[in-house]
Amino acid sequence: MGELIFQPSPRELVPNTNNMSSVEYDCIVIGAGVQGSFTAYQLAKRNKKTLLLEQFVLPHTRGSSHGQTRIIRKAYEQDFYTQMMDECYKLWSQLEREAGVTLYRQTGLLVMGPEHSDSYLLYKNTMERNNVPMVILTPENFSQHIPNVILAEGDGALVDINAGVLYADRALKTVQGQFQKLGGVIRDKEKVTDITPGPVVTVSTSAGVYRAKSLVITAGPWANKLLAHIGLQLPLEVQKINVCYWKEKVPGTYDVKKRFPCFLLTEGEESDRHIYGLPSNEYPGLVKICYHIGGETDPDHRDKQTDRSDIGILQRFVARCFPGLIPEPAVVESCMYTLTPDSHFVLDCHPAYSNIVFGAGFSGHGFKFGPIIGKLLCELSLGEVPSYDLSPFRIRRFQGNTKSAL
Ligand SMILES: Cc1cc2nc3c(=O)[nH]c(=O)nc-3n(C[C@H](O)[C@H](O)[C@H](O)COP(=O)(O)OP(=O)(O)OC[C@H]3O[C@@H](n4cnc5c(N)ncnc54)[C@H](O)[C@@H]3O)c2cc1C
Ligand SMILES: O=C(O)[C@@H]1CCCC=N1
Repeated sequence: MGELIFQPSPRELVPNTNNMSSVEYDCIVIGAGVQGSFTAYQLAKRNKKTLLLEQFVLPHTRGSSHGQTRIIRKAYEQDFYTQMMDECYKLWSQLEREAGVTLYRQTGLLVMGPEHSDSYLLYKNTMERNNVPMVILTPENFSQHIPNVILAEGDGALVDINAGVLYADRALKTVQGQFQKLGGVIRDKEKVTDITPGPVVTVSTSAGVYRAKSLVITAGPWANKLLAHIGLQLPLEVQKINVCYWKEKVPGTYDVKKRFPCFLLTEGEESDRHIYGLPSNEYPGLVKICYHIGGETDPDHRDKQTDRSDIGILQRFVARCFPGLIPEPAVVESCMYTLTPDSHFVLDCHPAYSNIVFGAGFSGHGFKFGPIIGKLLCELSLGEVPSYDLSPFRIRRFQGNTKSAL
């Protein structure tokens, strides 16, 4: 597949005007997950008349942003993520102050991986280069700092000191509330069914028709279903993730209150390396430990995907490295990832309609970036130069596997 091509069909230029709202918005945002909610909030902060549309009744558990906790960290393999997190931490605490709520709890993040492997060294070097506060643990002092975890033979370990837990559900409620306080309008239980591009974009939903100068699409796992209306298809794969919680043999052993850290294993060839976890928090006595790869799914039929092949891998890991946990998941919940081929986000404008922008493919690590994604999508939708270099996130990197239909 070569260049992006866009040829509007005549049907698209004739919006259905039944139930047309007389209000013209500055911007419509589709999808009230973390990315759409922060984008709407940023737009409202800039005094833009903004409408946030959501297909489900809020709050809901059918996308990617639900659940009580997410990891926040600066530890990354790539400089550009580590550097974006600088401002992102500031924006999270600004939101906490504005709304008078706590959204972040510092626990640290333990990074473990074969000491001389490419991935482990990338984390270590990126953190050193960017002066991220960290502590390197040796096999000798590891258990003194991190009791009740077994460091695998040959593994290195470091701690990203300022990493921690974000309270996800609370964050979503907070940012949506602040958006409304700024005069923003949220319409939930309104599924977008059609989009008509133009200098004024027309958006049809299950309940009405709305118009705006610009449109932002942040539809999570449904991104390609929405983008199909404007002739774009991205190389995205939606996966269902089994969110597993494991019971402590002695309650409190791995508790957030004791500052037990979040952790992740760096990547490697072995299948049992795609594992990460958070301290016990939302369900007292239960630690969240998940596998970073799931079975492919259609977001409208998530629960038909029943692959549990990851559970065996997790059980072996828990039995080997977390002696204080019962190696049988006590609770299994569901969430979805939307993956790009390189696991980097998509932040871009439509190649033919510069007033339609989209954020997609957050590849299972986008929550912590919500405030900065919101700022960047807001800037793109206003036609401004974005605050960060977006080249790692542009769709032109997919040329060769970006389908353009219509
Ligand atoms: C198990 C799990 C663990 C994770 N852990 C971390 C972590 O520790 N740290 C981290 O930073 N990130 C983490 N992530 C990733 C992070 O949660 C996601 O990247 C982020 O939530 C994606 O948000 P989103 O707004 O793009 O998508 P969503 O939250 O899915 O939002 C999209 C919204 O669009 C709506 N929508 C779709 N189609 C339509 C339509 N036609 N009309 C109206 N509305 C529509 C959907 O209903 C949905 O509400 C994790 C994800 C999962 C699943
Ligand atoms: O984004 C994160 O921090 C987590 C942990 C690693 C895998 C995915 N999400």
